[in-house]
Amino acid sequence: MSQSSLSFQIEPVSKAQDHVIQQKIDLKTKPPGALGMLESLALQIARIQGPQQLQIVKPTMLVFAGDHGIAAEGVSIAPSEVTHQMVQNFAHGGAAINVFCRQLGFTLEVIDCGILTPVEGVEGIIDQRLGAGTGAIHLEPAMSLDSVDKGFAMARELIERHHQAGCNLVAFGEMGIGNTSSAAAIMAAMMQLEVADCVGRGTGINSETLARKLTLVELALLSHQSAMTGPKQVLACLGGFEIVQMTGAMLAAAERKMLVVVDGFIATAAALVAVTINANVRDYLIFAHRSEEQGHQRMLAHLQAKPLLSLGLRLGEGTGAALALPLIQAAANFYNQMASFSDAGIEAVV
Ligand SMILES: Cc1cc2ncn([C@H]3O[C@H](COP(=O)(O)O)[C@@H](O)[C@H]3O)c2cc1C
Ligand SMILES: O=C(O)c1cccnc1
Repeated sequence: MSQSSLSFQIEPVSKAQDHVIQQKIDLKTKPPGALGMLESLALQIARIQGPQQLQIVKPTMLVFAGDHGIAAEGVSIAPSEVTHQMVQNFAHGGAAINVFCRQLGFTLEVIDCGILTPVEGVEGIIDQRLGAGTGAIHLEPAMSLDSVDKGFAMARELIERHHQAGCNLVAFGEMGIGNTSSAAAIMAAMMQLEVADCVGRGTGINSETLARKLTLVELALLSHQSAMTGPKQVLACLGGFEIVQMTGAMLAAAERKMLVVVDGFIATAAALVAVTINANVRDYLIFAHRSEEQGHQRMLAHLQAKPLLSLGLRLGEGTGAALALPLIQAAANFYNQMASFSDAGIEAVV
């Protein structure tokens, strides 16, 4: 394994200017604290960007797609072929994430990290394939350690390209039938929890399918127990290709001091691994929403994350992250544009 891809140089944010930032927020023409979570969001962004003007430039939604061997066991409402079909749908602009990105002016990029068969003849799907679906995790490792490394390296290049283009906010979404099984397994391994606390209904499976999913994820954890000696090994054992690349891309984006917007259960599992690899990444993470997936709340609590939205979403694709963008922009805008009490000639309410 090349060390370069596992070592991420992420600067923790400085809190040295917190008093300046907080004073700027408190002197806006509103009762102290009245903008609630937008105030803590502005503080987070100002710690990253400095206390002057906050900027959200070329916000970009990255949707990472990959297939999962475990899906052949019927752990989802849909077969693996639907991953390919949905990637095609993304390319044609017909998925929920396309609609929201169009509405909000969010650039959307779709990355094939290793779906079963690549989508041919359409523009705009980025080829970062690590294989044709992962190994079935209840039977074998999802992938080799080498693939994890390769995934990190490609993810870093992807982020570098967006950084070079001036983008300073990337949001993380995913597509991959069966990936809530992989994410739940990662959650159980990383947080040392019972599988039953981590596995949920994903796309909306019935109780019989849920019982099968639980058994298979338990089997996966048991069979890889001794091999999971660190976060990279957990990724190799439990997958998937899109989760690996999301993890690498989150770390690379934090290295570049970009804002990292995390979508639902699967993206949060990637964030969990990223934080274990380098705890400094946490300063750059903005958690968009709390999904309906069983286990998401617990993962968020573990990461001390207060998500911006709770809309009962359980879709993935980055939909929650897209919907949170206007709130992030609103946080930057109130910080930049609101009058202070002295600007407005109003007696300070402090
Ligand atoms: C038509 C369709 C569109 C989707 N878009 C996102 N997902 C979501 O569901 C999958 C995870 O749930 P599970 O582990 O139960 O398969 C992922 O692809 C996720 O992005 C979809 C699922 C389906 C069926
Ligand atoms: O929380 C999510 O992101 C999610 C939940 C169910 C299915 N797909 C994604």
